[in-house]
Amino acid sequence: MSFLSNYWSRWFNTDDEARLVFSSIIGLVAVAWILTLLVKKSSNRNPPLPPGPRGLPLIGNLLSLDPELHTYFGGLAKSYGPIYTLKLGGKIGVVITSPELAKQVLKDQDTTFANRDVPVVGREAAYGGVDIVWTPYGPEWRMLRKVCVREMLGNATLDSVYGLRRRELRQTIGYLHGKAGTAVDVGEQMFVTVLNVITGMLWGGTVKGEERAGLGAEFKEVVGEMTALLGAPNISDFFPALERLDLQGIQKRMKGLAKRFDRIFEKMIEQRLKMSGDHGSKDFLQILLQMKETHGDANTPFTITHVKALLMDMVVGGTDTTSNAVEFAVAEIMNRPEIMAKVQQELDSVVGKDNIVEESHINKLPYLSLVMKEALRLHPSLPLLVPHCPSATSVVAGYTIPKGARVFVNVWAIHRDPSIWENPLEFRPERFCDGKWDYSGNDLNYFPFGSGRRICAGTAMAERMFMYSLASLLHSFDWSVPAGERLDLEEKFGIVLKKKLPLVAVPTPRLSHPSLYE
Ligand code: HEM
Repeated sequence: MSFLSNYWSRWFNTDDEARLVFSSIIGLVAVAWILTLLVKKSSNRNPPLPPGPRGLPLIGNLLSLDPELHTYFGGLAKSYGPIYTLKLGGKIGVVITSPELAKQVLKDQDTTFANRDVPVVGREAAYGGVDIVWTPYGPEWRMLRKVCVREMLGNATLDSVYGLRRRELRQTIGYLHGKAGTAVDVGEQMFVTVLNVITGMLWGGTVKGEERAGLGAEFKEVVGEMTALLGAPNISDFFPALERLDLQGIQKRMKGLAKRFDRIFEKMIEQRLKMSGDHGSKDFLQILLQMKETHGDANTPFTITHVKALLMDMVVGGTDTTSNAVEFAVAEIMNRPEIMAKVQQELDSVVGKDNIVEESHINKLPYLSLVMKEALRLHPSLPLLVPHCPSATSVVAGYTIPKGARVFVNVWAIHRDPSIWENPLEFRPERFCDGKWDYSGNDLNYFPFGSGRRICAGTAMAERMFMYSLASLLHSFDWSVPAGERLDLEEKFGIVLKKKLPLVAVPTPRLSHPSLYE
């Protein structure tokens, strides 16, 4: 037993917390065991639940969960097949690990499964869960998604704010030029670039100079912690009766993080409300505030809470996802000098060494786009997507998936399935040469942005930022590992996947003139 409580303690801050939870659970086990015997129903009318590992009464499989959920789930699929059940306390978890079954869930039965089982921390982070990510499928979700795509994430708006992306990326390149020959944290620089672009679109905010690195590091830490908490198993989700106790302290930590962002949002909203009259082109916050005044769609009210929740979605959903993906890509390319050479050759022939990369070059860089696809295959930013949840009891592959189950689609494992991908662990952009796979989510062998109604709302923006950033980084500099260090490619699980160790690398300018870095 002490082994189990030690094992479990990995999810807690202290051993005392772990012991308290562990003994409460053991106490409840006895009660549950008796109840299970009493309430055992003859439920032969429905098909069975998917198979799965045997668990303990009441707590089910909770004790055996590994923090690296994506690899752990991938391993279980080898024993239990492409659909299996995990008993997570009072909740049923179902893990899907094949393109055929992912299609059944995300396409064929999309309207049923396009819902979320909102975790306690999701509610805490997003003002009760009234944002795009956590709102159930329905008119409110449609309205929120429509306004974001129309006013911020669609191609027309993205075209109109290219100047913003350009300014931020040029600033990053200039900053890196100033650091030439010294080690820099690539992920942190990418994070602050994406953050500045997003906050620039939201309310015109931007940070410059040395403050960039400092603020970037702080925001990165907050967003990183938020996404880690969103991915961590929380007792309160599995035993709602225990939610009040917040045994792991996860809810309290998320509340603190969300508060930090809320203060910034409040300040920005206050400033915008003070601005009167028309100041030319509007930023996203102004559009949202105006929408609030006109009460949104005819039947769906749009409140200040929605405004803040959407700001949170854009900041949390857009930053880490994009910057971690670029960081993985740079690391993989550094690990394969022949790929680096090919990318730089393409850039030199399309852009030239006497010129700087513009976003308009992106469509002329076919090899770089294969690199992006391959990076998102090997390290999909959301390895288990955002878990889905059926709004009604459904049948998938002849098994029952009860209403309210938490459905994990393991896109990470599908992207590494050797029956689909030759040498799946090898970083080989050429595998995408035949143009068979794109980001539309139509082919469930490859869907880094998800598929169906809940597909990523920011795909167009992510694609532009990823390609433009990667092209600029590799065109402007050669990259090397600092002396005495080794390149690490390991992953760390969170709802957003990240590098286990940050990529620290040394940039060496490679363009013809210092003015190209200004
Ligand atoms: C490389 C970058 C990115 C990747 C790989 C990515 C991937 C994903 C995935 C897999 C989902 C979940 C789909 C599902 O639940 O089935 C998602 C949802 C979402 N993403 Fe992204 N994303 C990226 C960047 C962005 C950006 C830049 C934004 C916005 C600024 C964004 C906004 C959202 C939103 C709002 C959702 C929730 C959609 C919904 O529930 O309806 N993402 N993303």
